[in-house]
Amino acid sequence: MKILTAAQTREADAYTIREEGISSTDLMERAAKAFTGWFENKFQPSEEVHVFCGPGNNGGDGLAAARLLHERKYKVQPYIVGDVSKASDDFNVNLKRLPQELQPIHVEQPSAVPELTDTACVVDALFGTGLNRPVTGLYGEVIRKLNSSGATITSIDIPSGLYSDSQTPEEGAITRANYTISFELPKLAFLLPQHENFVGEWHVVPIGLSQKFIAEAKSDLYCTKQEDVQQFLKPRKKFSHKGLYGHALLLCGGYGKMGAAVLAARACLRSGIGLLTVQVPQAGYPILQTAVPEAMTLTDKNRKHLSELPLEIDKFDVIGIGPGIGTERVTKTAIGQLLATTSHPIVLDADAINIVGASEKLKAQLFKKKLIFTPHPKEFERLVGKVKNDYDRMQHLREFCQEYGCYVALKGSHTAIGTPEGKVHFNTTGNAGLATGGTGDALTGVITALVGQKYTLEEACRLGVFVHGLAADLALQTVGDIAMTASDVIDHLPRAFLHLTQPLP
Ligand SMILES: NC(=O)C1=CN([C@@H]2O[C@H](COP(=O)(O)OP(=O)(O)OC[C@H]3O[C@@H](n4cnc5c(N)ncnc54)[C@H](OP(=O)(O)O)[C@@H]3O)[C@@H](O)[C@H]2O)[C@@H](O)CC1
Ligand SMILES: Nc1ncnc2c1ncn2[C@@H]1O[C@H](COP(=O)(O)OP(=O)(O)O)[C@@H](O)[C@H]1O
Ligand SMILES: [K+]
Repeated sequence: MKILTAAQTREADAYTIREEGISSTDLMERAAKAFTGWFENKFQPSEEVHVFCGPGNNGGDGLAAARLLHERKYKVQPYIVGDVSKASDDFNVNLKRLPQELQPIHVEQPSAVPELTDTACVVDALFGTGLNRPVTGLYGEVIRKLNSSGATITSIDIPSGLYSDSQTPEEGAITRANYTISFELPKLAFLLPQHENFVGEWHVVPIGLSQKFIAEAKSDLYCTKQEDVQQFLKPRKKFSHKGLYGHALLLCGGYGKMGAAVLAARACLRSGIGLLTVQVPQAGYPILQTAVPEAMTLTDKNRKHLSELPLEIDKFDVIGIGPGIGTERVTKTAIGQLLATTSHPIVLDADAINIVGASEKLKAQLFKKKLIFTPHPKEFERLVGKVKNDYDRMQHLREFCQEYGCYVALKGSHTAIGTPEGKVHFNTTGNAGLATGGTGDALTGVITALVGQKYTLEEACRLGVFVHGLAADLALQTVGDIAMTASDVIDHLPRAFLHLTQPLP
């Protein structure tokens, strides 16, 4: 699924209107219906609903929604904020459509906003994608009053004041929505952690925008949905054998962190790899052989740390390296040898990233390799330097992938996968139960397994991150997010793959 800019969204609206021969008021009515459809499922008609409308089409949506909710017996009070002498045409059409008994309150001073109790519902229709400067003055005051009211706020299309595809200037007020209901496609702003407290829980409702326009629109930003990964999921063949599903090598674990190797290995085996060899420091041998009997185990000559590569490194189809390895000098040397010798794809995680990030010499060896990095935000900064905000982080992600021709799965709530072409794919599965030690090690195992099975590096990243998050979403149903462990996530990988291959009702 593509992510469009605010400007492209306006073009999509205009294109749909032309192509379907409908009026812009008709499209607004569709948007308002889609919004109220969601609202009715969430809130009871007994709720008091206060709808705050700005001067543009977002305000028009608010007025239409106020009318539709009134028809469905909600107790609705519309408010028109500020000077609307230059309001949009569709705003004015919907103002006229308000029934007699639904008279709006004109807010010309912040004091005209009533004291709202915790039980009140606010619909925020002040500004949408037409926002063109930070919100200050009366509108800013109204937003601050709503934010501090304790009422449950639902924003139409986007929280008012939030820029949808660039950094919002500090002086601008932004609605802190509990829910955001957006039209047709998600907005980039929703996917960035810095906006969590403004966007709240977000949903996208369809309004029938032209699929042709969306398909042809130029964008480097995507959201990965289930149907996207199902398109490239490879079925298991009846007459196949383990040799066809790849032989992976995991270089993981260190003294006190052998669990990282166990988790990566278990996740790798649960993601379809044909054969798995794990090389661990000597101290890890009995642990691996006991905890993961399906994996073959090699030992390093070093008791505690990774210090050497297996002799026949070229027999492996893919190498996953990093979880639990530490940053000893001997380990750094081994990583240098790995980058210098193998032409096979490598998945680098955790301390493998920290080691590469700290060495310009190793960075110089990254070019023209088949590499996937899976950093969390701190590890990413060790690769690219300090970042200013989420937009800056995304820019660095694109530049790093383009410069080195590599893939980076930048982990987070919506893990962002950067590609050498400068594209970014945001993931849509997963939950805060994943915020616990070891889940990243499991992801390394999953992605390594998929590369071993000849998925392209892009497919392996997108499918791997998606299925890892899906496993966590399925685990949520049985263990919840507080108690979830990395092992729970791995234990739910089978159901997650089943869910993709044989969609459950
Ligand atoms: N197009 C369609 O058919 C459909 C559109 N839809 C809906 O329309 C929304 C987009 O509507 P929109 O383009 O009218 O812009 P909107 O966000 O209401 O704001 C523009 C107004 O705000 C003003 N203004 C801007 N910034 C300001 C500031 N900081 N402080 C103060 N004023 C500011 C600006 O005034 P000006 O810049 O001229 O002073 C102008 O009056 C979209 O999000 C969706 O909800 C759906 O119904 C589907 C069909
Ligand atoms: N709040 C969250 N919502 C969804 N996914 C999350 C959240 N927090 C962490 N994750 C996911 O959990 C994993 C954590 O990886 P990482 O930080 O490397 O952990 P570790 O090194 O302990 O294994 C990543 O896949 C990340 O995307
Ligand atoms: K809004």
